[in-house]
Amino acid sequence: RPANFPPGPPGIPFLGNVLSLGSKPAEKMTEWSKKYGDVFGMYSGRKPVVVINDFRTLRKIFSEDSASGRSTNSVVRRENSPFPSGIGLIGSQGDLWKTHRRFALSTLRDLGMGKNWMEDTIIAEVEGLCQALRETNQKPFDPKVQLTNSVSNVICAIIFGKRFELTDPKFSRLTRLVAENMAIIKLDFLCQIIPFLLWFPNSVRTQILQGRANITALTEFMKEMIADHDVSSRTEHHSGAPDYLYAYQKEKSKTREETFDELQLVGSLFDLFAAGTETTSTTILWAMVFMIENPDVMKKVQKEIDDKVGRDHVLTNADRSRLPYTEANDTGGPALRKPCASRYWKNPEHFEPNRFLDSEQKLIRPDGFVPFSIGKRACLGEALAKMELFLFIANLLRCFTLELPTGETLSHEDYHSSLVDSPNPFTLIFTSRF
Ligand code: HEM
Repeated sequence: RPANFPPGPPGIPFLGNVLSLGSKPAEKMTEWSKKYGDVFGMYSGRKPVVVINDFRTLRKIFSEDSASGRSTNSVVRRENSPFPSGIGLIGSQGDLWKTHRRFALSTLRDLGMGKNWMEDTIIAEVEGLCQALRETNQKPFDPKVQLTNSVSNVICAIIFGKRFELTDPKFSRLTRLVAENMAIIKLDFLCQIIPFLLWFPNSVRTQILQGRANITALTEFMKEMIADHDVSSRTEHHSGAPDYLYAYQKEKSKTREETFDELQLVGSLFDLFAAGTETTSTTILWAMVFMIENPDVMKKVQKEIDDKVGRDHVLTNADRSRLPYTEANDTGGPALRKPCASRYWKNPEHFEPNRFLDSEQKLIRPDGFVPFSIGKRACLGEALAKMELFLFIANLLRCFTLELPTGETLSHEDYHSSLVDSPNPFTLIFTSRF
């Protein structure tokens, strides 16, 4: 154990504590924190990990530069690969990360300002999704793929300045490549913590090679999109939407080329998809699960929408302040599935949107509620994500009552953990409210 390593559960050689983590690591870590304290040490394979389970300690540490570094250790994205680790927004560190984080934050902010092009873009996707759900004609339907496509299209619009028709082969190619690369990130992560996986199971080696090929394919795809965009912004009058690619090229012409090169752009684009799609669409799926488990809450949300705004027009960002109960569900409820420390919450195991409202029914953000993390590396898409969650969830509940098909059950206990915790697949009946 390194010097000053905090106490923690005993592990086994090479594997450390990974096997005891089981399929629901957050629950196991909560158990360990009760036994070993708020700050405990464990081993992810041979890698020492310090787990911090206290909000104030976390806030202090994450505000420091020393906690903003990232490991560039990767078995898939090696230094000589077309898409090495250590680039982009998530895996970069030091000055490269600072420059690009600043650029990404200001570009996303600009997209949400003025005419609010970002809001219109999200609403277009919400309306498309609601139309698709209407067309299910109350037949049991698994909303996951449709929802993921809609959320991916928001990111496409932000990056490329345009959405794709779902039937466009480019869109299918993009979503397939992103999904495959997400799977590779998970495998990469596993191989880092259990390095000998690389040596014996043939299937893992094959997947790694396949992963490298996929990364090359994704890089090529992004480069094609960048080249297309360059041509169209030279030949057509630019629509005025300051999309990410356009802003990037502008920044590149102002600064030194090597900081804003194509490889770094490809990395950032991939990270915007990787960080902005599965997180958001999964949170919306969780909202559906909780609405099914808590039909009274669903009715209360629908009543608030009917009374304060009316069910027959699309809800916009401006309606947020009139719908605090609805927003308490969108923002707080689903993301706060399993708060770790009881210390900050009464009945932490209960889905309770009221904990995000004060006595005057105003939305509050309690200490200890950090679904987007805090400090230097906190989520840079938080404002976008919150807008998406409100517009998607509130409009879904405005348009539909959600029900389980006869004989089916659904529980928030049925989930699997990967990069994010996702509910197991389910089907619902979407009954139109008007
Ligand atoms: C419900 C939705 C979302 C949740 C819960 C979420 C959560 C998080 C969390 C916890 C982190 C910190 C990870 C770490 O410790 O390294 C993070 C980072 C990040 N998120 Fe999000 N996120 C969401 C949506 C989005 C969206 C829509 C975008 C796209 C614009 C985005 C882009 C990013 C990026 C680029 C980072 C890395 C920031 C950095 O390392 O400097 N996220 N997110």
